[in-house]
Amino acid sequence: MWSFIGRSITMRCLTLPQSLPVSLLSINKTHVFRSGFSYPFWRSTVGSFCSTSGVFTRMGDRGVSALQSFHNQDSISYLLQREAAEIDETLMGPLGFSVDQLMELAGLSVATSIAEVYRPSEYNRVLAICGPGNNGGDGLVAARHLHHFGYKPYICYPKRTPKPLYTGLVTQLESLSVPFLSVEDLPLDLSNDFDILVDAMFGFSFHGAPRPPFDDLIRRMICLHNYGQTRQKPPVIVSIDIPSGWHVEEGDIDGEGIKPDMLVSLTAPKLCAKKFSGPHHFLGGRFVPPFIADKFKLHLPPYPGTAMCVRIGKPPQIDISALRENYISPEFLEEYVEADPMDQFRKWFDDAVVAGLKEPNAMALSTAGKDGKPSSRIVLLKGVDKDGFVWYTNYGSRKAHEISENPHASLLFYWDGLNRQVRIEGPVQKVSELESEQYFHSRPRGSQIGAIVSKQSTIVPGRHVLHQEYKELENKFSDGSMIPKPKYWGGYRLKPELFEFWQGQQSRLHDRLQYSPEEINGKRVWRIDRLAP
Ligand SMILES: NC(=O)C1=CN([C@@H]2O[C@H](COP(=O)(O)OP(=O)(O)OC[C@H]3O[C@@H](n4cnc5c(N)ncnc54)[C@H](OP(=O)(O)O)[C@@H]3O)[C@@H](O)[C@H]2O)[C@H](O)CC1
Ligand SMILES: Cc1cc2nc3c(=O)[nH]c(=O)nc-3n(C[C@H](O)[C@H](O)[C@H](O)COP(=O)(O)O)c2cc1C
Ligand SMILES: Cc1ncc(COP(=O)(O)O)c(C=O)c1O
Ligand SMILES: [K+]
Repeated sequence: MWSFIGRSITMRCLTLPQSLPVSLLSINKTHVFRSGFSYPFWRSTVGSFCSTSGVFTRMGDRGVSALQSFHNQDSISYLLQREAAEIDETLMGPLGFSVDQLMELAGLSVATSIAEVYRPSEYNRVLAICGPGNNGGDGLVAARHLHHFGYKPYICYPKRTPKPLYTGLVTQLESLSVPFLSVEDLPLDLSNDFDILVDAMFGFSFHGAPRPPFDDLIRRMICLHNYGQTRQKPPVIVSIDIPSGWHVEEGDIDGEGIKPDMLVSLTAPKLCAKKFSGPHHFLGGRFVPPFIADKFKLHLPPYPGTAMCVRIGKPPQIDISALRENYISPEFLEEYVEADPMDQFRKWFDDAVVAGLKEPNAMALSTAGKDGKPSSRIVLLKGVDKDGFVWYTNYGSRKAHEISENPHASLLFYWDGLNRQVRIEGPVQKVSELESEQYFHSRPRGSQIGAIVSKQSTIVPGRHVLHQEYKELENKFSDGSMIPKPKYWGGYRLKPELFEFWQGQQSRLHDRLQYSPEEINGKRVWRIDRLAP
């Protein structure tokens, strides 16, 4: 028996800055949102949103409550120029950080933010225009990471600082054969040669009017806004911390400054970021210790999972009709598949586990009662063996009613990061009471009580009713005694009669291999057919 019984599925919890208000601290369950290039919306990972390769698109976890809260820009802290400088001094003074460290983390945040939105297959050529201060240093670091992420960076670094930190960053880039271009080398019109312009000219220490050669470089960026729809799409502009030329607090005062497509604020957004109206506002600099958060009363979104950046601000407007992926996968051929579809399923399931997909055992279960009208929902696969696929649920639920009227169902797995789908169809039976009992008691006690409380699919007058009953049962069983499985809760097993394994391929010419049973010389075997995509 190949089973998930006894395996614990860890629920990830958000780590929240101490200064978050109570309303945010009440988050106790995270949901995952998928964020990809195609969903550049806080599923970003909160769904992240996207991965860089097109083959593996993974998002992190994001809290739904946090998500709602941080879509409202007013709930985020914005820093004055003086505060930003003071935070830097505190980090690099009493808190023991070095500028090298902070710059490395800042530059990495910028590179990962870019990779979440602009994939290297489409936006490959990156020009980082670096200024004389730390903002320029962030640009150099970001360019190095982007090189390793598969982009082709170029650097324009006209006013170099002779300090070892900066000369070291230049040497590192040179060792990667990243080209350095002088201002004179750069085309006057930046629209044809680059896909991304990283604006790393000035950060929070900018003051006055830009001096040469940055005044001219900023003008060249501004010119790009006039391309509109008339020519091929201009490069996108990604500003680090401050759109260069903007007043750190007032923003784009005369409205004639650069209009970045992406702003990556570091540590916390500066006041000018309130005026940022581009589609992608990210926060980076995942190093703020509680001391700083408390002292400066910072209210910042939690970073999802292990991400170095998090999307803030309003979600970008997206054209749903234009959302699509071009699947690039290894060929899926008859010659190499398992003769037994159960073995093939296990192989693909293991791949999904190894790829780190979240809840690879989540499957859509479709049923239809005697009226023939289908209904679908997600359930978790809890075991699979030669007899079939097992899940647990409430025997009074809608799905249970439909199964009682028509004991046939279909299961569907979609393993996004692998461009794979598996369809399974067949008759359904309840598992034995003993099997249900065993599984029920392997669940966390909270879920056991939850199963008793929930008369699944019936109408409830309000969530307080469920919580009240939950509390009462929690008290009743607080002595650790066994929580009896209710009669109305248990498992089902689908015995597969048809399988289809789908592997996404380019130009929608996917591989589809269907397994159906047939008899050869009185022996039941699985026949494999290729279906048109
Ligand atoms: N805590 C963090 O998140 C960290 C952020 N980092 C990044 O550092 C910058 C701030 O860096 P800083 O070196 O203090 O300042 P700038 O990069 O903004 O630039 C200062 C240099 O720019 C010159 N400057 C200023 N105004 C002008 C102008 N109008 N024209 C031309 N040049 C100008 C200035 O020269 P001055 O002679 O005028 O003083 C400096 O040479 C922050 O925004 C983040 O991006 C750190 O990397 C890590 C910690
Ligand atoms: C990821 C995920 C896993 C779920 N797993 C189960 C499950 O294993 N069993 C279950 O009864 N409901 C599960 N649900 C809830 C179902 O989708 C559904 O809301 C519930 O079973 C009621 O469906 P019904 O009214 O069609 O019977 C899950 C939902 C999600 C999103
Ligand atoms: C209503 C319901 N029942 C059962 C399950 C499966 O839970 P477990 O993994 O604890 O069996 C889920 C999972 O989301 C669920 O939402
Ligand atoms: K900048």
